[in-house]
Amino acid sequence: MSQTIGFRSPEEWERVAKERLEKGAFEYIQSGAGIEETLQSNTEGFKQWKIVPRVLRNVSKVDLTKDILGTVSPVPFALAPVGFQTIIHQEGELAAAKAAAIHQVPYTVSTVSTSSMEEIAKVMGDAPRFFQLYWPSDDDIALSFVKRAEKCGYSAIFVTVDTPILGFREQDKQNQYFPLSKGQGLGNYLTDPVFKEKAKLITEETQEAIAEVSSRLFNPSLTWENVKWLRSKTNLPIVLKGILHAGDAKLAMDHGVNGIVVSNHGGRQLDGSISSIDALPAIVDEVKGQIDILFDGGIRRGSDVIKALALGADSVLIGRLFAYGLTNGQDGVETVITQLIAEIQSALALSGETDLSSLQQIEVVKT
Ligand SMILES: Cc1cc2nc3c(=O)[nH]c(=O)nc-3n(C[C@H](O)[C@H](O)[C@H](O)COP(=O)(O)O)c2cc1C
Ligand SMILES: O=C(O)C(=O)c1ccccc1
Repeated sequence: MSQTIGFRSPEEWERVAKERLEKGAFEYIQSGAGIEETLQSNTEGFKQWKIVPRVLRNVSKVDLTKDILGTVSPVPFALAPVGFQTIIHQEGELAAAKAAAIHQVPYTVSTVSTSSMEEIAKVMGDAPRFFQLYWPSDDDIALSFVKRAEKCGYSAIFVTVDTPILGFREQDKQNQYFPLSKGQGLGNYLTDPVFKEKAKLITEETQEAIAEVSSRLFNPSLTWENVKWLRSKTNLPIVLKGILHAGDAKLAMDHGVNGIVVSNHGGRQLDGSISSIDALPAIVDEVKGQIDILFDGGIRRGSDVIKALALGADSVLIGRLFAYGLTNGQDGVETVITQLIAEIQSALALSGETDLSSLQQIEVVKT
């Protein structure tokens, strides 16, 4: 699709989303847990880190390609797993995935997507994609999801480890808003033979399906033993999403995972937890380049991406930024992507670098 939308700042995108979406849906996307201390510190945190640019280094050509999880990516970012995208636009995941595919930006399918992972794969062709696993309370269903992802061309499994239970989200409680209760986000479950057998879904009754999914959605009993088990079951790269402690980064490496996402789930899980950008340096020190480090939380502009990469992340995920763009469907997400690429190119050149390989030599200091 050709883009028809002009320049819009991230704040403008958020304003458009607020205007277009019903209150419950907008606040579900925008809000964080508790008093939103962590949500705020993700964006505020970026403002405390400052780039110390270098000059006179011939930056007439810049190259954003980056090796990530074994494949060359044209840009150092991917779309984060965001569940229930049909609350934003009727085409939901299909619109966002098509936009990502056009730009070869990896798209991460959430377990709680309204379209199934197969339907999404189909509209993406050969474009890069990852599958995010909310490990259900039943290992057989978890494995079935992973095997399906292998079959339809997903090139990594992101296991979200910061959500053994759902964070305490005051706004959603006040609004009594939970997308699953509205029948959104069921795509992967209703198409899963193992889930269907276990849940003994007899009729097409949605309320019954919602209840069965809700009771199996998360698994608070997960431990590192489960990671070891999954490692023995798949050859796909495994990425643990939601690491904030260097000790957990070390354990991740000990358990043979291929990458981690330094993330606090966009401030939606433990309020009061450290901002993502402040958590990054200690983890980079621990990992020492042995596995890939992805990063998310609070990225709104190209300079945020440069800061995270200069501090040692290999790539980043964007969440709300593209979610707000999705209010304009595929076109909106494409606009967000092209604008972010242009901003990263600009911030890279103005920092005094032309590619991402030596970016860690650019100084980023905490003020
Ligand atoms: C509306 C919404 C839904 C999300 N759904 C998921 C999900 O299904 N799985 C997951 O691992 N993370 C989920 N996340 C977290 C994002 O993957 C990501 O960690 C976070 O949005 C990054 O912060 P940012 O929004 O500031 O970029 C969700 C975030 C939002 C805003
Ligand atoms: O909203 C979220 O952040 C999220 O990850 C989620 C996933 C499943 C159910 C509810 C929320």
